[in-house]
Amino acid sequence: MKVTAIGTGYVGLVTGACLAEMGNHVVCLDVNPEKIRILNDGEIPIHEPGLLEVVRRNVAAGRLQFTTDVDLAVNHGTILFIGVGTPPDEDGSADLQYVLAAARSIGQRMTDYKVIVDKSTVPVGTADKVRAAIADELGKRGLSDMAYAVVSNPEFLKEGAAVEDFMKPDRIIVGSEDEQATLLMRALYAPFTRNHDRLIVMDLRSAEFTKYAANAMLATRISFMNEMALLAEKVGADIEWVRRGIGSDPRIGYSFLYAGAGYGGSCFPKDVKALIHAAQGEGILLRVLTAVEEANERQKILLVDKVVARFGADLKGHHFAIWGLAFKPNTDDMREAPALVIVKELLARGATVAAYDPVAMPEAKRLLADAKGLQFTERAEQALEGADALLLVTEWKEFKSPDFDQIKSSLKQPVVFDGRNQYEPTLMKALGIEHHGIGR
Ligand SMILES: NC(=O)c1ccc[n+]([C@@H]2O[C@H](COP(=O)([O-])OP(=O)(O)OC[C@H]3O[C@@H](n4cnc5c(N)ncnc54)[C@H](O)[C@@H]3O)[C@@H](O)[C@H]2O)c1
Ligand SMILES: O=c1ccn([C@@H]2O[C@H](COP(=O)(O)OP(=O)(O)O[C@H]3O[C@H](CO)[C@@H](O)[C@H](O)[C@H]3O)[C@@H](O)[C@H]2O)c(=O)[nH]1
Repeated sequence: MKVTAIGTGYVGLVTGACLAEMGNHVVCLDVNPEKIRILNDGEIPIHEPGLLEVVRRNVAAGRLQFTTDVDLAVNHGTILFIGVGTPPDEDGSADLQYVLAAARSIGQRMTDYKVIVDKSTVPVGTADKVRAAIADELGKRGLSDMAYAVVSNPEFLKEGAAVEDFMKPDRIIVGSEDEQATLLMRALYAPFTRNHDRLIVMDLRSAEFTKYAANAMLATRISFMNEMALLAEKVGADIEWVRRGIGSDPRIGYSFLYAGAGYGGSCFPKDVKALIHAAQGEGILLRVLTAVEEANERQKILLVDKVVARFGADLKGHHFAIWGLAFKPNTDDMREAPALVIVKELLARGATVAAYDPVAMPEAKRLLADAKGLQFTERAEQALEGADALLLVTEWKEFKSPDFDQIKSSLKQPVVFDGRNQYEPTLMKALGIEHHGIGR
């Protein structure tokens, strides 16, 4: 099939590359010429395991191309995915300007039947707005009779596992009220659905809502566990045992029960906010989600609270090592990363910081360019030199079994704030390391 992916970010690029992998002919469009230049040079603008190989293979096979040429892109695909950003507006609502601009650019150019697919995370009712924007542009061209369908197909991939998630999805949600479009979507996704019940077709609004409800549920589980961890710590329980104990109940399950330094990323924080905002518009206060967000704000600063409890509120003259800056491992994405809050707060309290991340440092340097007292080190061990303590913020694999002797000898005193519960407290005790975990 001929497919166009509008937007070459995490979602658009993965969608385009993985659809090409199954034999489709895909054109990826972006308004950012720098991203398209990088892609046309045979590189990718993001760190995403396995993606570069898929991109290169399909470019070489002539099934995948990148362009800033809107005419070419719109005319190419029968199915056009909109995968542009939907960042939070000042009031927390989803900003639809990029989605609607993409829709208009389609309406300004299309000359035959198209299926326009909202893949971006968008509030309920957006498909109607996309349809209206296209209709408006077609009307201006005197083409009001031209047939097209708008479909909702929210994306559930996780950064750091995006290719794997796209190739082997738990489910594919298609919101469609147009028979021909549903048929095309079923055909497009047939190679990805190991059994048919993985593709769920529903009405448009339910599909749009499903995406927010999924992220809200996952964020709720995390904030719930983070609150349980706060209490566990006070009453002398270990949240890691509690996690295993409750996860074994299939009604609860093991996934997404890890207490930590708070959830970040480009999705949970913005989608929780957007859902709260959408509900407000309907006169409903979402009490649970409001608390989920508040709990997460508290959690992001928790490691610093622990540092303050140990070293005092005024951290002048203190120096700290930070391992991990990305909002989660296997990505260079720093959006809403807890590390940003932690670094800024330590610096504001007068401390100096040496930070290391395997891939997110270029992005961290960009975002923290004005931060005084912050240095980045080329290797993890260098960050430890002369620090009062180590703060583990992102659980990259290379931090899982570090050289604890080196940690002890490099730090001024052997203190570790383990923001992702990576180290066993009993082992730390045996090694003579003062260990501050989350909820243990
Ligand atoms: N990042 C994720 O893990 C993830 C997962 C599922 C869903 N989502 C959702 O998918 C959407 C995209 O997220 P992302 O992380 O890929 O965003 P991103 O910011 O990485 O990429 C968006 C891209 O769209 C481009 N763009 C903007 N307007 C355009 C236009 N009119 N025409 C062509 N290109 C345009 C931008 O230049 C940018 O490259 C968001 O709604 C997000 O919530 C993201
Ligand atoms: O048990 C857990 C699991 C995750 N996290 C944190 O939660 C955040 C989000 O992690 P994750 O969900 O793995 O990454 P994302 O790439 O943000 O993916 C989420 O957001 C995407 C965008 O909407 C969705 O497509 C995915 O299904 C959804 O998992 C990160 O800061 C993690 O550290 C925890 O603290 N504890």
